[in-house]
Amino acid sequence: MSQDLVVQTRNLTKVYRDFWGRKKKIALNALDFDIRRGEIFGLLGPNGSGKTTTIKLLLGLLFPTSGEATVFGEPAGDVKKNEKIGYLPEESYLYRFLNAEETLDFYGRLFEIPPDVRRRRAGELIEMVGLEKDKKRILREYSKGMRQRIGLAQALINDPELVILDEPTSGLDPLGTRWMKDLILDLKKRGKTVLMCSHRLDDVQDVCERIAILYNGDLQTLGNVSTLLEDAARVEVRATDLRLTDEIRRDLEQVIAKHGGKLETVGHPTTTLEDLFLRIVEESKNRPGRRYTGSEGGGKF
Ligand SMILES: Nc1ncnc2c1ncn2[C@@H]1O[C@H](COP(=O)(O)OP(=O)(O)OP(=O)(O)O)[C@@H](O)[C@H]1O
Repeated sequence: MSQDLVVQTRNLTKVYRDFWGRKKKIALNALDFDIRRGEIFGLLGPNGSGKTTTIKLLLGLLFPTSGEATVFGEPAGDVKKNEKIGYLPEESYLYRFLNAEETLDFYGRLFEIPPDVRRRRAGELIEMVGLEKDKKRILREYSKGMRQRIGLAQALINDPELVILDEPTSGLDPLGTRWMKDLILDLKKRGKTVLMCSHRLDDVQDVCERIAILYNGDLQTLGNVSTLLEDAARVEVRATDLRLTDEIRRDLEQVIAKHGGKLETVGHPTTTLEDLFLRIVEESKNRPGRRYTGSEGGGKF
């Protein structure tokens, strides 16, 4: 196996059986995909398509019915390799009566990290996930967003090479979502490999380089996000330092027609609702008393 492949599955198949051993559900059907070192990979699919089953197989929490999965070149069933994996599950399983520091210390002990390294890492992670102020509060008092932050810190306590994130932005507000996405991109910059599952497709589009889409246990699509999303039948030109006039519109129409095309739209590009929201919140923070005063849709910010 190539050093550059962190995850590799071949014909990976999982059939769940009922109590009597009768075939109940083919959750994964001959799945083939690779995750390369240092990339952010998105595993997508509707509910029940086999994403969690795939993650559990990679973590060695389930065994395949047939086919194989390797992680760092080791069989996925070998749980020793999990020392190099960080996992943020969709449902929080953290102890509600521990505070943030105690939580990280607990997971650090599970990985047998020496006390001084454990303490230092816990401190760094608490700061990184923005829980410095709340580190002495028990998790029962945490909001969903705060639980997601400490969950991520927990997933990173062993300084993993592969980070598996199940619905990392679920329950987060737009600020928390942006923060989580920046952090995922930062993990990549630090050389980590990330596998994330999410139903929030805009988030996946923002951070993932390659994706796989599952449907009912079958792989439907696999590839580079920008290539998959490219609309090769259309051409987009963006210009700056220009005021759009009827003359420019006519000229563009002529040039495009000369080359056999047809002008579809010309106009000013829109930003995303996420960018607008974040800008408004930032301005509101910096300018106490700021209120909207313009007419609807016409207000400039
Ligand atoms: N222990 C089990 N016994 C029987 N069937 C199961 C079991 N676990 C999962 N399944 C079934 O296997 C299929 C795939 O489930 P899985 O949890 O992997 O989907 P998923 O893509 O993670 O869904 P979601 O987006 O809802 O988390 C589903 O039809 C599910 O009902």
